[in-house]
Amino acid sequence: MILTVTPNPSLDRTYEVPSLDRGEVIRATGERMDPGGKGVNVSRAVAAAGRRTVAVLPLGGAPGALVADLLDAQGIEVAPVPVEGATRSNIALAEADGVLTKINAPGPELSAAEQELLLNTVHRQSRDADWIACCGSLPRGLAPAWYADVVARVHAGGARIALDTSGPALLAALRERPDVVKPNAEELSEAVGRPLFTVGDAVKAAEELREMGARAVLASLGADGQLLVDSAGAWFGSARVDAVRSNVGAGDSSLAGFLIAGGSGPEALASAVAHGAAAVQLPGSVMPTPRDLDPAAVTVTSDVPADRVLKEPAS
Ligand SMILES: O=P(O)(O)OC[C@@]1(O)O[C@H](CO)[C@@H](O)[C@@H]1O
Repeated sequence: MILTVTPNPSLDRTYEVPSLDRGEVIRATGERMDPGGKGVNVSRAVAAAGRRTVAVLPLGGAPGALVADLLDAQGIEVAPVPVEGATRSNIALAEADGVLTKINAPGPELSAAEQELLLNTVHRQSRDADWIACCGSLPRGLAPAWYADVVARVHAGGARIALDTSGPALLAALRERPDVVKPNAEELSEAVGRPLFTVGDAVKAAEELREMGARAVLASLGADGQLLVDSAGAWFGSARVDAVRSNVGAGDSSLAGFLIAGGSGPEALASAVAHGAAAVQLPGSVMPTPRDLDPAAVTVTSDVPADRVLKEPAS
C-alpha cells in the first residue's frame, strides 16, 4: 500500500481563458474542479493504476467537504483529519497558448491539537504502508522540521519514505535520510543555492542532496526530462510528448509512477517519465490511467547528457 500525506491539500480550480489581460474581466471558456495537493494527486495516480492507496489529509470547511466528496467519487480511500480552518482553494489560469498561471493560497493554520492528530494519523496508517509519500507545502502552524519528524517516526516502523517538498522543509528532512526526494529543477537549485544551466549541473546538485542525507534523488527537469541519482549512479529519462495541455500535477503523477514500479532503479525512472509525460497531455490535474501511458515513447539511459543545456534553466 502507498500512503500519501498532504498537510496542505487544496480544492484545485482550473479556468481556461483566451489570454490573461491584467485589469480586465476575463470570461472563462471552460472550468474544472479537482481534489488537489501533491500527495492527493499521488494517491489519485496510484489508484488510477489500480493499486491500493490511502491519503492522509487535514480537511476543513465547505472546500474540505467538497475535496472529500470528489475523492470519494474517484474511489480514493481517505484518512481525514478534521480541522477548524477551511481547506484552501488554488486557482490555475490556463491560457489558449498553453501558458498556465497558478495561484496557491496559504491554507488554514493548524492548531497544536490538529498538528498532533495529523502526526498520529500518519503514524497509525503507516503500519500497512510499503511507501509513504509526504508531499507539498506545509500549512501555517507546522514547523519546517515537521516532515523530518514524520520521516524519523515512520522509518522506525520500516516503511520507506518519498518526500516532495522544498525550501527549509526539504533541507530539515534530509538529515533523517528519506529514501527518495523529488525536487523539480527550481527546488533543486534552491536547495544547493546556485543556478542550474545544464543536465550536468542538475546531476551535481542531486549528488549534493545525497551527501546531505537523501538516499536517492528523482529530479524532474520539466520539458528536459528526469534524472535519477542514487548509490548505483545516475540515469536520465525523457519522453516524446505531442502536445502539452496542463503540467499541474505532472510531477505528482511521475512520483506515483516511480513508486508503483518499485521506487528504485532505471525501470522505476522509466515509469516515472511515462506517467509524467501522460499527465501533461491531460487537462487540469487529471491523472493518467494505464491506457494513457506510452512506454514506447520513453528513453532511459545511464549515458547522462551532462553538457545538454536546460530548456528551462533554474535559478
Ligand atoms: O502549495 P503546494 O503544496 O506546494 O502545491 C499545491 C499544488 O499546486 O500542487 C499540486 C500540483 O503538484 C496541486 O494539486 C496543488 O494546487
